[in-house]
Amino acid sequence: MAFTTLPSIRNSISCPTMLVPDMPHNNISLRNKGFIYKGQHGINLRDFTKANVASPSLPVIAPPTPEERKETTADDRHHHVAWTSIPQERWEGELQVQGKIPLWLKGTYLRNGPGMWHIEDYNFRHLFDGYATLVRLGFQNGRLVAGHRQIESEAYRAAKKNKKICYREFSEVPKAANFLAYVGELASLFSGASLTDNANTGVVKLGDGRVVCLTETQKGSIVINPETLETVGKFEYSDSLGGLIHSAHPIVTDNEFLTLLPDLVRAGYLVVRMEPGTNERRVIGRVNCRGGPAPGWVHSFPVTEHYVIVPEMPLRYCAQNLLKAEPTPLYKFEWHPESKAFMHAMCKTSGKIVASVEVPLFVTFHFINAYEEQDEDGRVTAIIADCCEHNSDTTILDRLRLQNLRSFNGEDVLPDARVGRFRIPLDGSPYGTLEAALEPNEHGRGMDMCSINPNYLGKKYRYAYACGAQRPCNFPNTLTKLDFELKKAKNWHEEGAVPSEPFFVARPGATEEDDGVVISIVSEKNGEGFALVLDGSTFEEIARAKFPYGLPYGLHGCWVPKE
Ligand SMILES: CC(=O)/C=C/C=C(C)/C=C/C1=C(C)CCCC1(C)C
Ligand SMILES: CC(/C=C/C=O)=C\C=C\C=O
Ligand SMILES: [Fe+2]
Repeated sequence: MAFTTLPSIRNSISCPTMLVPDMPHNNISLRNKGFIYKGQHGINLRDFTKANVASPSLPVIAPPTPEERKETTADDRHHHVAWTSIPQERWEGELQVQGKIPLWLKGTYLRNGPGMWHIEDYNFRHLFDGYATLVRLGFQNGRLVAGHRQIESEAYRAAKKNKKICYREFSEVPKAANFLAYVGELASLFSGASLTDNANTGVVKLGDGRVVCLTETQKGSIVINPETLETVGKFEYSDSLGGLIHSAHPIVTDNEFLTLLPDLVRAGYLVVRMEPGTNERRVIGRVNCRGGPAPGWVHSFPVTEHYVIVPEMPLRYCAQNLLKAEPTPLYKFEWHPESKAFMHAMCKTSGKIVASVEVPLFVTFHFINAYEEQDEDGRVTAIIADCCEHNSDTTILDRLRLQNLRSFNGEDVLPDARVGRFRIPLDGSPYGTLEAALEPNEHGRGMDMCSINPNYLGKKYRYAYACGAQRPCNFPNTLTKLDFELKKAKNWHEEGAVPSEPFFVARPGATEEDDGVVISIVSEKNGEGFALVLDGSTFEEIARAKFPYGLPYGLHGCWVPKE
């Protein structure tokens, strides 16, 4: 297995494209190394750390003091904690549990997300720009040890060292010192050298046990240690497929890693597969775009048991926007309704395209699941693919600007979204359909950040978990359990709270689809926060555990079971 260890934090890090003075390392927040912290609930963490944490020598680091929280950045003071930068690099300790965590829940929930949105006095613009913050909830014997840690990407280390952004983030572009530097930067954009490796979107456990944090850039694939949250090194793809970007959400099972590599030169996508224990992606097949001028954004895609579904969304990558120093209204993308929207289905084994249909225009970040629809004789007649669909309106990207997230004044400004259900016929008809899978008012017309029981991946399923809305709001603020059979949703909500993606963990040995728990991390209005465990079936709270400090919002998670 090939990982490259990242150079030590003490090594010199400079911006890739600009000449900058070599400033001393800005070690702002690693405090109290080796200090044994007595938690606010009076638990002696020394005993717990020795007994339960895989790396017994790991120091327990004190949570931020109220003063430190205030000091995050001058601008952050009155923001909801969900949109406030994490004030220190790491923390770990035991949380006091209210309620009962099932004894079968043994393992680690990891959540990744952009948790630091400033460097020095400079505040980032967009939710997706933040440097990656990993959060860990370790469950064992009904107890819960938690922690968070910054991912030591090159982009993060360079920014800290040089006290400015040094790589191209989602919306932020490093400021070129002069014209020559600007020309150099354009050159480095084509080589990928100036693109970020800030792995802030998700985290996956590969079939071979390696845990990898991911984002939209291929170089932003970073191996971490799920116990200590330490950055182990870059995940280097050993093939020669090239390309700079990929889907932020590969489909990962014990047997494979499937992903899409958009081709910005000859508009299309490579569908690739990587075996556990290797770093080599092999091409299954290629889909040529039917619209243009560039491939549609593929933040995620779904699979069925036999097919990989390649969405071709009219929100397309835009080479010109990549070159711009200032963000455009749709960032690195452009909305091309005239280019139409398509769904393609490729056979996982042969790479043959079995369907390529035009569908109504759509906007989605996240596919929920897909499955093959059969007739009475068991013949596959169509593919059903579900996604969190933003009513083919791109406004949601702008709503996720930090200024918008931080300025909620009671106005109901979250654009409507629904569960969009595609039907892709396999009989050669040229059109597919897209309809709401249930009445969107069931979940307050907010819909994103979804999970399912992973045992139902690619199969006919009944339940999904997602964030919905209790209006008025400016961001999804509920957890919702969707029942596609009854076309009903059950919602969890607490006033002013921002819960992150509800993540389903199945009970080992379960036979019912919703037999398990749903984990989320909630950022509260008063600046505090807690880990929440709901029963997957009743969707009632079974446990919560307060963090000693509120956490910023996070995106996607994964489960690392303890054998
Ligand atoms: C956090 C999240 O969901 C999305 C993050 C997206 C990123 C970091 C996108 C980065 C990109 C560039 C820096 C240039 C190339 C295009 C693109 C992949 C959008
Ligand atoms: C948080 C989000 C959308 C919320 C919309 O209501 C999208 C996140 C995308 C990246 O993972
Ligand atoms: Fe995502």
